[in-house]
Amino acid sequence: MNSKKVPETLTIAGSDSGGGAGMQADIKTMQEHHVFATNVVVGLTAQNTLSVQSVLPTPVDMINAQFDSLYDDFDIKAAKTGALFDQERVEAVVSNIKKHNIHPIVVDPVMVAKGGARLLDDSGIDAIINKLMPIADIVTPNLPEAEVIYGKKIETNDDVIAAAAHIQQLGAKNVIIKGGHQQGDTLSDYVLLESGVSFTIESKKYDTVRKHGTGDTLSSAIVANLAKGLSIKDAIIEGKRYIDTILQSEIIVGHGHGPLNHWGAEDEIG
Ligand SMILES: Nc1ncnc2c1ncn2[C@@H]1O[C@H](COP(=O)(O)OP(=O)(O)O)[C@@H](O)[C@H]1O
Ligand SMILES: Cc1ncc(COP(=O)(O)O)c(N)n1
Repeated sequence: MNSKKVPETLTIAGSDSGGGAGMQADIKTMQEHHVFATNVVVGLTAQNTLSVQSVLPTPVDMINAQFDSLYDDFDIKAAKTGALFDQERVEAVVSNIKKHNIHPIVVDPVMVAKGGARLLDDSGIDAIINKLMPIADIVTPNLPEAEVIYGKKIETNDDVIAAAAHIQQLGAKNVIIKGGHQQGDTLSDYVLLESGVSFTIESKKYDTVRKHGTGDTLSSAIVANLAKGLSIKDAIIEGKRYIDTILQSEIIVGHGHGPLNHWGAEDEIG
């Protein structure tokens, strides 16, 4: 018998029936990083690589029951949030984070799916800004999400820096503004750490439609790295490296915004 303890992690997110984004991307990413993934399903989507056809938020009692069940048993080292749908569910998640003292918590403020469907309504956006940001250890908006939170257009590098500072002032300790929506041949993720140190992670921009779930995958790679004991800075750098590696070996799945190849870094992950 060969038994070993592995770090336990948690994704608090929506389910993507198409398997490419949401908590399915999270669980695949965590599994590939050799940590154990548990999950709180905050809502269901009927979704494929072409679009989201239907959304069903989970009743709050059932969200609470999932948290209670997990924290009665598991020793969760790091967690993340993904699609939270509306104010009621954001508030339920916030109260469970406080009740179970869940840290570190990575907040991916998912608002709109790549296909265009909304996964968070306006009251949910306010609740994320006012209630979830202040307790986040890391927050990972993409550029459109950062604009909504910042309340202004982000057009220049200076705008990115100012937006990250604004988001940190809302209470999020560490901020990553992801550059996947930038134009051009290269892109950069901007990172502002709690210490005030900032840096950018530059990469080639891969020209592909198979990038469904990139944001979910980055935040769950960071969670896995934190659970394995990496510092926040190294967890972010290694998380981005995972995305970069797997974007270079595509799998052909579906007819639209295809999923990532979560197996694509198996040679690199210890
Ligand atoms: N075409 C691409 N080439 C290289 N990296 C990418 C590409 N698209 C996204 N990424 C990376 O994937 C991560 C998620 O970014 P982004 O796509 O902006 O988030 P989201 O999925 O939330 O919209 C970031 O680390 C970003 O740099
Ligand atoms: C349930 C769920 N959560 C998150 C996303 C965002 O992923 P993407 O921006 O790649 O569509 C999604 N499409 N569905």
